[in-house]
Amino acid sequence: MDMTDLEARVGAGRAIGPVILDLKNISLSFGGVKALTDISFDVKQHEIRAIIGPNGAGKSSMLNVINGVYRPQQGEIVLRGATRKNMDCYAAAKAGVARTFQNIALFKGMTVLDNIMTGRNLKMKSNFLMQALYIGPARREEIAHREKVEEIIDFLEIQAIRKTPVGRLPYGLQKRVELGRALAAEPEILLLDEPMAGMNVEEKQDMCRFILDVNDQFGTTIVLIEHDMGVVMDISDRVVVLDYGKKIGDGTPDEVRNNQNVINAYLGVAH
Ligand SMILES: Nc1ncnc2c1ncn2[C@@H]1O[C@H](COP(=O)(O)OP(=O)(O)OP(=O)(O)O)[C@@H](O)[C@H]1O
Repeated sequence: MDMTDLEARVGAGRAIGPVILDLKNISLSFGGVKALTDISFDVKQHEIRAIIGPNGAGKSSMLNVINGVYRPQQGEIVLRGATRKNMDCYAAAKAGVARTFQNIALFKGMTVLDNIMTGRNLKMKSNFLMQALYIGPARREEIAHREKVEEIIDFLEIQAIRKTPVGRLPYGLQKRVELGRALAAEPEILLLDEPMAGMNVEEKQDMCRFILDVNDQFGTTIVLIEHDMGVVMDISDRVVVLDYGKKIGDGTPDEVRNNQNVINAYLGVAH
């Protein structure tokens, strides 16, 4: 798939739904460092929403607020109508939010299959003892989970490496496995922190295709941070731009591209 196909697909009349995640006036600081100042933006069901901005702009902090790693000092998070002052990681996972990380966070010594299986943890109902003894419901459950994991492995076209320890794989494939682990949770909202960082052109195109396919085939809403501007503009429905922890732009790729504040931030014009 080349970039022209991607552009055509984004414009192909996908059904974007109502707002499912609404961030309202979020402020977060670490001691004296203001990571986020009064940030508001929303995410609609089924859209691909990008967060961009120069280094240190607050992008990862924003994802960490959404999935409950960081607790903002001010603001509200409205997830499918439920308003919270902050999320916690467990509540976020239960509510269908999954994420990948900027630096790959996989179990390097474990196989691809087992790493993706760890993404099913929250879905497992049988208790530890039953699982250890591998009896009754635990056995049936394990089989059902394995089937789901195999589906994901087929979807991501990584059948050939399913038994390979993750640490032996090239970086691009490790990123794909990390996506697989997040998908194993069957998320409604998927947060991707620089899914294409460190990849070559071919790996980036593959990852783009998988992100678009996840969005299309599973109906997953996607919030992503990405530095590659070409990729962001090609695959996103809407883009929010942060700079020094403040929101300086929000809109379609075209609107953002033509926003003078955004242009200045990227050209490094003094504030
Ligand atoms: N846990 C933390 N403790 C202290 N300061 C932090 C912490 N996390 C982030 N910050 C600070 O908050 C600001 C925003 O950082 P953040 O990592 O969110 O930016 P970013 O846009 O994701 O940057 P990059 O593109 O470099 O990953 C930075 O000044 C950073 O140093």
